[in-house]
Amino acid sequence: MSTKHDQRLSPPGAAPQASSLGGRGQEASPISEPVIELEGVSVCLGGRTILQEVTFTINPGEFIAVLGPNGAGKSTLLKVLLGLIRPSAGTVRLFGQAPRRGNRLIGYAPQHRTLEGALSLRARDLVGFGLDGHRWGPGWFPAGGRRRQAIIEAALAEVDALALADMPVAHLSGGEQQRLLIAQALLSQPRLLLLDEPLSNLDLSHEQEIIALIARLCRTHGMTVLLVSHDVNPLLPVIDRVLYLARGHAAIGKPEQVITSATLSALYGAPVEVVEALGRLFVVGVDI
Ligand SMILES: Nc1ncnc2c1ncn2[C@@H]1O[C@H](COP(=O)(O)OP(=O)(O)OP(=O)(O)O)[C@@H](O)[C@H]1O
Repeated sequence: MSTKHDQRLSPPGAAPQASSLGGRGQEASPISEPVIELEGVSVCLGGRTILQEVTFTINPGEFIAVLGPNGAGKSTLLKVLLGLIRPSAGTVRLFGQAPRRGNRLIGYAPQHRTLEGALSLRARDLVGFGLDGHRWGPGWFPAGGRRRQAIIEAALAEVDALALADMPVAHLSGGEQQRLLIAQALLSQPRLLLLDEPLSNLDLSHEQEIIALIARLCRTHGMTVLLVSHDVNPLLPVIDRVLYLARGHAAIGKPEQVITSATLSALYGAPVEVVEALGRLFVVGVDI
């Protein structure tokens, strides 16, 4: 059986998915092709294996929650997709091509703590940094002027933050600051959005606000979204699938397929209980 939403475990023994690789030019492949294809991907950092023979495919317009315990390799996976970390083995394809830095088809919002050095900036200047080059790729819009301001304002409007444009970042709430990071990620009108823990440090109402914003971007623009989170519960109403990382391995599928005692016990290599209570899922028996 092989459907778009199959649960797939990628520990050793899992069958690699078929993929259509190679032979394409520099332009993005047609929209119906997978957005992300990983086949047998391993990543070693500092002498440790962080990801081991990970295989999965993500399709256009999917909203994926990336879950897993601390140190499971969630941020590492995003960096592989951004072309910042090279796998030690396996094949990665984004829109049919190898990952590369500064790929404008990808928007990336790093973890919120990256804002610490930017608190004195105005919101519009922070967002504008995304046009000037940044640590995950070269700049692609160095020119100043009205066109630049229009691009920044369009991104601010997309995240409902136009009214914040001239405020110092330090004066904004966590949710508002998160919207700026997402605006920055939207500058190149990407087709793939990588969001590293956009819900961390947000209270319930801001969390809901950010989730609704991201779901709207996904559904109205057909953007594919990978959102790293430590809690799947607030995302359950909006996501298509979860990608769960643990011990270097990955399981991907619908939440009800992956977040089960059997699947997570296999993934963790230890007994794990998934308990449903008060309409929420709790994973018991491991550090998550
Ligand atoms: N450049 C590096 N050199 C060596 N080890 C690294 C490097 N970058 C990350 N690691 C290690 O790789 C592991 C995975 O890190 P990563 O940040 O991807 O985990 P994560 O799942 O995002 O964790 P968290 O939920 O805590 O953010 C961690 O043990 C981390 O210490």
